[in-house]
Amino acid sequence: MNSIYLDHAASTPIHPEVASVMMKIMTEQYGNASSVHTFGRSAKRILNGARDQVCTLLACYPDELVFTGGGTESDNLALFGVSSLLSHKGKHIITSSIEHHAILHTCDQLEREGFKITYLPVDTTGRISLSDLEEAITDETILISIMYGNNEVGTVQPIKEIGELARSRGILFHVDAVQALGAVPISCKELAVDLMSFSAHKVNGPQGVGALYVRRGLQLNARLHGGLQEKKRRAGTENIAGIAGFAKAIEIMCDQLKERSDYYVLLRSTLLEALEREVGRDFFIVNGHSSEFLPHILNISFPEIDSETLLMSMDMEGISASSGSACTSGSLELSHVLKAMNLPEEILNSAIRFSYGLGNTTEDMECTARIIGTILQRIRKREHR
Ligand SMILES: Cc1ncc(COP(=O)(O)O)c(C=O)c1O
Repeated sequence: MNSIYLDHAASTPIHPEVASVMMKIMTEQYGNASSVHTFGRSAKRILNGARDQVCTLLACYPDELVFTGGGTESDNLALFGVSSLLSHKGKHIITSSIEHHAILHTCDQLEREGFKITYLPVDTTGRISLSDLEEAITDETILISIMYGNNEVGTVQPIKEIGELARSRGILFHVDAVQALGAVPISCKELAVDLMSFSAHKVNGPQGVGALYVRRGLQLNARLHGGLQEKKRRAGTENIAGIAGFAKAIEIMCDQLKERSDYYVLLRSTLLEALEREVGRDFFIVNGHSSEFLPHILNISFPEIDSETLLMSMDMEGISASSGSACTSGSLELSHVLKAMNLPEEILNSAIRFSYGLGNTTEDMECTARIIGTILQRIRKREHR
């Protein structure tokens, strides 16, 4: 039986070196970093070391990084933290219609609290337009939040240009970089970005750990209240093992970034070529941008079969992929991302997200294409009976 995991955009396997760092801390370093005794000081040293390491790798200062409980919490902290602080200046926020629900549902809540949200449209490749953004800005706009790369189709936004526009208009800019981390080089210093969200479990680190970059000098209202951790921006005992694991995962990822992304491009082209052979070029459509994409995410529609049926048939053959973001799959809801891209119904109904990473091989791609080919052949035969 095959066991091919092609859902790395949902979550990734822990890297063995990350697991070993975490295991050592969990079994030997159980102190609370806020305690002043030896065990506490030792935990604090590990925390500080991990923070320094992440900051060096992402090009920011240690006081600019807030460790959180994952990407969702980082997104919530950025949006609520800034909006509650700046509501006296204005109550308008700009985002895009293809953001992750961690942003969209947070915006729903902000709307209930009296904020006005503009959801920028995207073109058929999933990109926003800078002129739409410029037109949407008003004197009331306090924040722009646009994701780096999309989690369903992989399309990358013009982050540098958006940042420059936001800065020139004196508006804060938040970037959800949860899927981009590990796929493209990220330097907080070089991008004109004020806040940026990250998550450990997308880069072979543990689930339930993340970080929010907050540019130096920028105030942020906390969402969690309690102790004085994270410079009063996020109360709660730090997850020392998780944070150290996150730092190790980023270190490995930065070491191998170029070769990893080249390898993902190879996996992508292998899958596409094999599908051409096994399925036929006229029977699948690639969704997303043809050059501005995250190398580990490939979204394809097979109009002959609906996504749920194809995913189930693939699962029976040991191949795990998904029909969109993990939060919406299972609910049979059509992807809000593909809908916003204005794609025809048959493409929406039949889209599969393949996302690859640690452990995947070109043979996995060949095997996946072969199995999809066989499933589609079965359907074609049935229809011709
Ligand atoms: C773009 C994006 N933002 C935010 C999140 C949420 O991150 P987490 O699962 O760490 O809460 C995800 C997870 O799928 C994501 O893909």
